[in-house]
Amino acid sequence: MSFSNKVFIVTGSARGVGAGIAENILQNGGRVTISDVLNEVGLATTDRLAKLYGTEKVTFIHCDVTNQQSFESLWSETEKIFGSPVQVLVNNAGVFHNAGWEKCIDINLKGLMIGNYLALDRMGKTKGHGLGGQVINVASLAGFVAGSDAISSPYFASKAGVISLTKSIGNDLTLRTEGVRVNAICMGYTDTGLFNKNKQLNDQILEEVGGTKNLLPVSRIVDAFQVLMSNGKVNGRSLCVMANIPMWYYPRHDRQEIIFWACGAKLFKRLRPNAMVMEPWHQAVFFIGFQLFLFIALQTLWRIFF
Ligand SMILES: NC(=O)C1=CN([C@@H]2O[C@H](COP(=O)(O)OP(=O)(O)OC[C@H]3O[C@@H](n4cnc5c(N)ncnc54)[C@H](O)[C@@H]3O)[C@@H](O)[C@H]2O)C=CC1
Ligand SMILES: CCCCC/C=C\C=C\C(=O)C/C=C\C/C=C\CCCC(=O)O
Repeated sequence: MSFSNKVFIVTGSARGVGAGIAENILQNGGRVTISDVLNEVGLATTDRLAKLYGTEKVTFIHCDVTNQQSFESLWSETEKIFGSPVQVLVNNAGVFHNAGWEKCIDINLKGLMIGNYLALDRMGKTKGHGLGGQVINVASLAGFVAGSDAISSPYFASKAGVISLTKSIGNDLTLRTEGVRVNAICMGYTDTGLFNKNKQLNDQILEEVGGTKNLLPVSRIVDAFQVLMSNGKVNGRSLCVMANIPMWYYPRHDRQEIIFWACGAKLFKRLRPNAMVMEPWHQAVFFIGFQLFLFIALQTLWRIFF
């Protein structure tokens, strides 16, 4: 996909996934601001990319995503340097729980919210340049599953928050009124510094929780970024990326799931009118019963019509 001089901001892009996405933007003719709290690493990455793709295409700006002012000046500086409005924000900056739970929530969730609201303000039709644009939030499969212990729970919770935020901000009304689409990338374990910092420990944990041994290469996350950039319709979606299988979109309307379980509870009320709660094993019976019902109904229809 050609980005023909489009201006992008990628947060936390001094290294890892963010640096991979920034390079892909340049390879496709876009312009990008690399931003991070790591000045030295950020400048080194920017130098390397500037030599390959041109100094006018890439710049580095220090930004701590947890700081509103810092984010605002990242945006304004980017537009000043490139002389064009920003059209895509990739909220990629993140830390694992070993940074401390408050920092983890601050960077992964609060920082990302600052980015999302700023993007609506600056790119939207109501207050911003009005051209609209895209926000891509880097979440994780961790946002859908349970963590393995209390210590890692802030990381899992922060990513669940990102997925929820993406679903809610990326709605039809925002798209109509602001012209901004918001989607998320949810990948499994990926081969970057964040993962490899405690590789021995992480491999051991992965062994225990039975996680995949196949780390995703950064190039797969870059592919996911390309998929979201080239699909002009998706909004409020989470694109899931796992090793060795095609990417897939997590269903957008979780409401259907609530309706399904509420129907189960209604049926349960008929069987046990005085029960206060439908226990998980009741739910399991309902689920299996529902599958059996579907199977028999389909078989009967098949016999009638064929
Ligand atoms: N590596 C993995 O297994 C997975 C990573 N992710 C997510 O992908 C994103 C990128 O992670 P990686 O590239 O793996 O890690 P990384 O550690 O290589 O890159 C993260 C970058 O964010 C920067 N950063 C941290 N705090 C910041 C702040 N306050 N303001 C601005 N930048 C800040 C770091 O300096 C670093 O350069 C993160 O959001 C992470 O949660 C999601 C799933 C799996
Ligand atoms: C177990 C600790 C490893 C530390 C790795 C560092 C960063 C990891 C970041 C993540 O976001 C983890 C991503 C996904 C976890 C959730 C489910 C994975 C299920 C699929 C699989 O087995 O790969």
